[in-house]
Amino acid sequence: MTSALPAHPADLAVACGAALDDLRTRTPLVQCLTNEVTTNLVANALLAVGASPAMASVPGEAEELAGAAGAVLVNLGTPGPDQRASMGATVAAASGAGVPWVLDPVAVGVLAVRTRLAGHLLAERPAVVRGNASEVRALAGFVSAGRGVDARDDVEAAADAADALARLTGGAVAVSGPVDLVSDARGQVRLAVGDPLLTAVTGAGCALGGLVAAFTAVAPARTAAVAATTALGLAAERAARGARGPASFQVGLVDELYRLTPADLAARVGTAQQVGVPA
Ligand SMILES: Nc1ncnc2c1ncn2[C@@H]1O[C@H](COP(=O)(O)OP(=O)(O)O)[C@@H](O)[C@H]1O
Ligand SMILES: Cc1ncsc1CCOP(=O)(O)O
Repeated sequence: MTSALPAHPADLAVACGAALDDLRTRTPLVQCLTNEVTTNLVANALLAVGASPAMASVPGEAEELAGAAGAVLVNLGTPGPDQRASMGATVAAASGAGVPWVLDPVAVGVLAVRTRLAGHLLAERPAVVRGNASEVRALAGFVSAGRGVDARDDVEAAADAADALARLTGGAVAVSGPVDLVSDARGQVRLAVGDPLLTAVTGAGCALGGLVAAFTAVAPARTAAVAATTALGLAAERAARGARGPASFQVGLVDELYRLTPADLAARVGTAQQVGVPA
C-alpha cells in the first residue's frame, strides 16, 4: 500500500487517479481464487486496468502464488473441492506476507457451505469485503433476503452491516448496487456511478471484486474500493452508450476499462460522491 489515506472528497479523487496511474506502471500480480462462471471476465477486466491476473486454485500452488502476489482475490461463487482446500492457506499466506486480500462472498447467506467458509476466512482480516447488499448483511450476521447470487436487499439496508464488518476486519467494506457504499473506520462514502446494464451480464460484481483487489496492491483499502467501483461504473456508463444489449455491453466494458485514464477516474470520483445519508 503506497498512498496516504485521503481525508477530503477532492483528495480521495486525486488518490484514485494516482492509484490507476500506479497500477498501470507497476502491473501487480493479482492471484485469484474465483468462480468458474465469470473467471474470463475477471481476468480481462484486470488486464484492462493494467494488473496481471493469475487464477491458480490447486492446493499448494494457490498459497505459493498468494505470498508472491501484489494482491489476492477470494471469490466464493463456485467453491469446488480444490478451492475449498486451498482458500484458508491462501489467505493465511497472503496475510503472513503482508499481501492485501479481498473477499467476495458470492451467495453467502443463501448456501450453507460457503457461508461457513466465509466466516472462517474473515478471521484472516480481508483488506476489503466486496459484496452486494444481501451478501454483506448475511456475512455480518444480519437477516438477509438474498436468493442465488443477486441482491434482494437495498444498499442502505446494508449500511449498518457494512460498518459492523469493517469494525471486525479493520479494513473496508464495499456494498454494490445502484448507489454503492464504501465503509471503513473513518466513515461511509456513497458513489452514484454505473449503469443498469451491469446487472444484465453475469460477472459484473466479480469483476468489481477483482478490480478492488488490483487497487489494494497500490492503495489503502478505502481508496482501492472507491477507485475500483468508480472505474467499473464509469466504464459501464461509456460502454452503455454504444451497446445493443448485454453482449456488446460486456465487450465495450472491457474496452472502456482499457481506455480509462487517471484523469477520467479522478474526475468521476469527484462527481460520483454523494454527501449525506439518503432519506
Ligand atoms: N441499478 C444499477 N445501476 C447502476 N449500476 C449498478 C446497478 N446495480 C448494480 N450496479 C453496479 O453493478 C456492479 C455490480 O454490482 P451488483 O450487481 O450489486 O453485484 P453482484 O453481481 O455481486 O450482485 C457494481 O459496480 C454496481 O455499482
Ligand atoms: C451465476 C453464478 N453462479 C455462481 S457464481 C456466478 C457468477 C456471479 O457473478 P456476479 O454476481 O458477479 O454477476
